[in-house]
Parts: sequence; structure tokens; C-alpha cells
Amino acid sequence: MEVVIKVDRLTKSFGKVQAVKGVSFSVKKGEIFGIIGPNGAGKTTTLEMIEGILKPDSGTIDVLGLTPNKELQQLNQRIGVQFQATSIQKKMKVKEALDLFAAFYPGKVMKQQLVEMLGLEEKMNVRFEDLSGGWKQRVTLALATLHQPEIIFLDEPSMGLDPHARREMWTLIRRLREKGSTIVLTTHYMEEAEQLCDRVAMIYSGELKAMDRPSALLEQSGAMLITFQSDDFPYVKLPTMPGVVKVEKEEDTFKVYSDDLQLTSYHLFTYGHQENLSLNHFQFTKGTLEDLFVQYLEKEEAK
Ligand SMILES: Nc1ncnc2c1ncn2[C@@H]1O[C@H](COP(=O)(O)OP(=O)(O)OP(=O)(O)O)[C@@H](O)[C@H]1O
Repeated sequence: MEVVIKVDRLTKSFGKVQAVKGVSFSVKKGEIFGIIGPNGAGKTTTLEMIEGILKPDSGTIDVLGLTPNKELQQLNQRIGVQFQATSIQKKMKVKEALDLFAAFYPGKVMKQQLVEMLGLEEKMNVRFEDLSGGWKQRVTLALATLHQPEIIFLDEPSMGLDPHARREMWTLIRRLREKGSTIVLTTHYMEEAEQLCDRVAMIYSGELKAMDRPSALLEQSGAMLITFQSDDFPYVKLPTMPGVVKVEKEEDTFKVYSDDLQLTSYHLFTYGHQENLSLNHFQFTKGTLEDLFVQYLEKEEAK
């Protein structure tokens, strides 16, 4: 499949802060590609280098055959970048913002089609400051996609949205992909990455830690956990058992994260049998990307 973005050994520092440390990845045409990581991981810096807004200290970037920070004008005709809602003038009406942005592009824009797709008709005469967070995001999405860009960049597209508005945003992003765009987004919502992205690059401390389909990341053994119910199993015993990385307990349900499920299970059963403890509904469960992420972070902190 055609590669539309190729990033190779990218680095960027701000003074003493090394925000991005040798990150490499490629994005294929038609993908929804997520850059995930906690606050301060280096997601926005990576994205802004790819968009041509920031110049890398070293490494190379190829976007649609162009070098972003050198061929920005040509690039901007072919990519769409979602602005933060705060960068739109507060008193501007939705239709005025759409007209203003449409004038930036010499070619054909798909204003009416987007208005219909994003359901903006009823908000055309509303001032930007009077829109809810969800509507503001829809408008900034429309502004980024007016010129039918080949790649759309979204930095935290559902930040601050309630769960319903977030799901609607996912539907809209999927529709844009169906219309032929490649989507690159950053998120620190793991559920968003799982639900929306074909592949994710997991970044923290400026380094790429893992890259795969969300489901493949979850198939790694570290993402599996043991759950069971017990009203007499001593919680304090669990973190001392072989393989156990982390334990959580809610009412009588235990969640045991382990880097060796078989070994941990063996010790759990042996101890339970010796001490005559109840151990019900024992099962191996697939964790979420959030669980996987927490484990990566804890391993990092333990170093
Ligand atoms: N212009 C800047 N000047 C100084 N330091 C910066 C600048 N931009 C980013 N940083 C630092 O670089 C690191 C990475 O920041 P970045 O914004 O890329 O992270 P992020 O993963 O996008 O986080 P968030 O989710 O909080 O936006 C952080 O330590 C941040 O404080």
C-alpha cells in the first residue's frame, strides 16, 4: 500500500527538554493513524514537525513526496490541519469562518457537502463563542477539510467532549476517511485509539515505544490480566506473587496484571488451595490499551 508519510529518526529539543528522540514511522494511504501517549509525551511536537510548523533538529520527513518545513505552501494545498478552537475569532459566525477559510484555497472547496455531512446548516448564523465544545470541534474539522485534503491532521480531536459528542466525532472522522482522506491524529484517550485507529504509535518521553494495530498491541502478553472474585483472598499477598505487576480490587473482584500469566495463576491456585480460600469466576481477560499504557509507564518509572 502506498506510503503517504515517512518519518525517519526525528528529533526535536526545546532548550534542555528533549521533546522527541529519534522517532521513525510510516503512514499508509487511507489509514487512520493514531499517535498516542500521556501529557508531555511529544505527540504535538511530532505532529507539528510533520505539518511543517516546526523544524526538526535532525531526521527526515516526507509527506506526499514533499519536505514539510521547506515546501510548506505546496503541502498546505494537500493537507488539512485542525486548528484549536481558541484560534478562531470569537465573534465570527460559522458561515463567515467557512467563507474566510474557503478563500484561502484556489481550487474547488466542498463547503456545501461538508455542511451537510457535519450537520452545520442549523448553526451557520451562530457566533463561534456561542457554540458548545462539540460544535466548535465540528466547525474546526470543517475548516480543516474544506479543500478535500489528502491527509487530515487532528490534534486531540475529541478533547473535552462528552462521550456522546466524542462518538459522533469518531463517526465524522470515519466518514472523512471513507471519502478518501488519510487521517493522522493524536490522542491520550485510549478508548479513542482502540475504537478509531487502524494503527497506533505509542510515544512517551519522546520515544516510540510500540507501533501496531490496537488489537495486536493488546494481544501482547503484558496486556492480558487475571480476574477473579473472592471475599477472603488477602489483597496484600498478591503483589508478592511471581509475575504480578499490579493489582486492583473493586468490591470482591480482583484484577491482577502479570507478565507471566501461567506462573501467576499457578501460585494463585496453590496459595488458595493451601489456605482454603474461595476463588471464583477465575479468567484471563484482555486489557484495554489504557491498561497496556499504564504498564509501560510503570515499567519505565521502575527503571
Ligand atoms: N515551545 C515549547 N517550548 C518549550 N518546551 C516545549 C515546547 N513545546 C513542547 N515543549 C515540551 O516538550 C515536551 C513534549 O511536549 P508535547 O506538547 O509535544 O507533548 P504532548 O504529548 O503533545 O502532550 P500534551 O498531550 O500535553 O499536549 C513537553 O515536555 C513540553 O513541555
